[in-house]
Amino acid sequence: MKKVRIFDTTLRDGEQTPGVSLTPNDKLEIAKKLDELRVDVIEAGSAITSKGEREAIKLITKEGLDAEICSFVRALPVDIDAALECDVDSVHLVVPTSPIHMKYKLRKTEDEVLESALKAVEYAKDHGLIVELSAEDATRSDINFLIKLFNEGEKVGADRVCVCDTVGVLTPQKSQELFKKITENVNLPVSVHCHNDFGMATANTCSAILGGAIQCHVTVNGIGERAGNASLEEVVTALKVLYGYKTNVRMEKLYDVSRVVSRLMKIPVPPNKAIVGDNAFAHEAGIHVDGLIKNTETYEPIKPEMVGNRRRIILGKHSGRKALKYKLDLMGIKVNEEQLNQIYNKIKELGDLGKYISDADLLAIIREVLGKDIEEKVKLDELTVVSGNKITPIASVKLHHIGEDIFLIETAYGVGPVDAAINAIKKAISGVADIKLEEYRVEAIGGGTDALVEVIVKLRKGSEIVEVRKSDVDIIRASVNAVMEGINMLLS
Ligand SMILES: CC(=O)SCCNC(=O)CCNC(=O)[C@H](O)C(C)(C)COP(=O)(O)OP(=O)(O)OC[C@H]1O[C@@H](n2cnc3c(N)ncnc32)[C@H](O)[C@@H]1OP(=O)(O)O
Ligand SMILES: CC(=O)C(=O)O
Repeated sequence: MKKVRIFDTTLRDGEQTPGVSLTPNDKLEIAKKLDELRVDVIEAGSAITSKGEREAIKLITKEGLDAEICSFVRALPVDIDAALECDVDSVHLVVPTSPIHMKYKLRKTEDEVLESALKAVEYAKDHGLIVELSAEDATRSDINFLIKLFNEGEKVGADRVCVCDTVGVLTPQKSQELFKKITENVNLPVSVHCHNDFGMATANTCSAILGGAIQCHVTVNGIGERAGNASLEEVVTALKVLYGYKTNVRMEKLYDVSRVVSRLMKIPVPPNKAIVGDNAFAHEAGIHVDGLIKNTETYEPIKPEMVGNRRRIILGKHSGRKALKYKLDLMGIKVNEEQLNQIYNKIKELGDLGKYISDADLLAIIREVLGKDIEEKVKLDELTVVSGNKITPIASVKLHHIGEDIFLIETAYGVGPVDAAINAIKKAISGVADIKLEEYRVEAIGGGTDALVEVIVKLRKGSEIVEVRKSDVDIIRASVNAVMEGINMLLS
């Protein structure tokens, strides 16, 4: 099985996502995650960008990670010096090669571009760096010029070359043909760097590998300039499952890394994102869930655990009775045929009203049908939140642990009043159970400052996860009520 190297550019091209910038510590946290994932190269940034960027790259190179640490550089000594200052192993030395980039951006002729590129490669090699010589906008360039640049680059010591589909105009067929021609005419290992302007980045990257490339540039969650880059999780999984190639990536960590990057970059992962989206293995339609219960392969091409994701059975308008029974069994709730039908009909009614049915909603329906009252284990007795322009938001809570008949009193700070309130509840409950807040989302219903807000929280206790939605005009109340209800569900 052929092995493909993974060159991760989340911290360089990914960070070029408009509006995103990371602190040095954020970059270090992501780099460590990428190293645990076992990518082969981490492009940690462009050292020339700023003092903070150099500080970040230095933090990463000092960490002694297993991955090769690389900096983007232009074909300029000043960029290479900045990369050297950060003690990187390698440089991704980028040279625009298309007529449009050379004429308008660089205002140089082909010969001048070639000369400056080769000088830069020599300079980087003289200073002990591994050099990946990359052709920017290669897919709109003259292929003979690309081959010439790469072969001349080899003569002055370049270690690898890269073909960049900078504005994402390749198609899978063209990609395979292009990489076949390049690899037939160039001795150095060839890498591929694809953008997603037409939603083709993953397919084009895989086709480049079929054509002979041995390394691909990818970003976590496919983030990057404009429509982004080829996504790491898609490429790695497609290469393994659909094409039969190997990588060093520990695929079971993909979901976790995706969420760390999403949190630090503040870019939510779309639910329908392949491989790592929350809907990638979620099923509502009754016919699908019935099939899945009989054999998961009916509607899942791979097991969610393979990529660290999990299966979610969602109840709603499209559910069938088997899905409901499956959910009830998971919750350890026994019902007779008539009760099952009653619960089922209520789910359909809510679905027809356009409602999403969360775990908490399901529990409420079950309680209504089975005639059981809500048994609270922990009750919110008091909540005080103080916030303002000259005070760090602080909250204190008093929870009544009903079973033990004791009060749990805690105070906590937060970045805002909601954060402070939730932190105080987390602290108070920590002695009772290990409950983690996995996800917190807010959706406004209507406009204006008095709009109803809906807060969605996901809480985890061990392997059990519950989702609760609560709406209120007061975001703090909605958040706290959602968290308290989730805690009670996990404790019951
Ligand atoms: C496709 C890609 O992703 S390319 C990577 C994009 N990444 C970045 O731009 C990193 C962040 N950039 C920055 O912080 C800044 O742009 C800097 C520090 C690199 C440069 O800032 P400035 O010196 O103010 O230049 P500015 O950004 O305005 O213009 C870019 C210059 O680099 C030149 N240039 C662009 N690419 C290259 C290259 N590969 N090799 C040599 N020169 C290049 C341009 O022609 C232009 O030069 P000019 O001033 O002679 O016209
Ligand atoms: C180098 C790079 O990021 C590009 O050409 O897209």
